[in-house]
Amino acid sequence: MQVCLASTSPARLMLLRQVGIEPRLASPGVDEEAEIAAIEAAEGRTLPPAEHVLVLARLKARDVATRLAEEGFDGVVIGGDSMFELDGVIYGKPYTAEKATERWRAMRGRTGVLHSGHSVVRVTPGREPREAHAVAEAAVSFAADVTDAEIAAYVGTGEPLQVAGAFTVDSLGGAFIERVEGDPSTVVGMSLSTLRRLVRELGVEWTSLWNRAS
Ligand SMILES: Nc1nc2c(ncn2[C@@H]2O[C@H](COP(=O)(O)OP(=O)(O)OP(=O)(O)O)[C@@H](O)[C@H]2O)c(=O)[nH]1
Repeated sequence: MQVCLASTSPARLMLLRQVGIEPRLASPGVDEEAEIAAIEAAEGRTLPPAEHVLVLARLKARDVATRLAEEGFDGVVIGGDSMFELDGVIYGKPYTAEKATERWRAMRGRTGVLHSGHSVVRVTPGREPREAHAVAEAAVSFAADVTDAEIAAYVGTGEPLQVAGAFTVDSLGGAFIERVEGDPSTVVGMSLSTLRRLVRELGVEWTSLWNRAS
């Protein structure tokens, strides 16, 4: 069974490769900020983190699934989104050194929540794409009480600028996160066990997705 990862996230690709899946890649054509702003304006409310990541994961998967359906793709499309919540405020990637530094000074020695949304769509030639019941997962991260010098050095690597939460648990940031409660792959970018459940909900055997030589 073919798999398409509707994401530009290197971490999500790494996760699938680790579990035997070499996916086709497609970049979702979704303006995340505009989509969220439109929904929040229409509904007159701020979307809570779980809804925020769900909406975006679904939009990304559906965008790519629609494109692939037109070319006769037969397989599953996986979309994801991750946001970090600290003191009830949700954050995406910092993008700048200043914001990454600010984020670490706020979260060191404290807990935060990494929310990841998951959407899987079954694309079958000649049929309408079928979406599984999209799911958001959360994992609680406990950040070490890192020093200003460690923050400066970590920000200087550029790593925290491009990841939700301004930290990784599977790379340089791993030494600064004391523990995670929940599925660690939820923090990295998507919960693999959740993906398995969604794939099975669509009547597809998870093991039929294995296509990567170990
Ligand atoms: N390697 C790693 N990446 C992380 C971690 N936490 C968050 N991320 C990444 O932070 C990014 C969050 O941004 P998103 O908007 O969800 O995804 P993206 O990278 O923009 O990619 P798209 O799916 O194309 O939108 C994702 O790429 C996550 O994989 C972590 O602990 N480790």
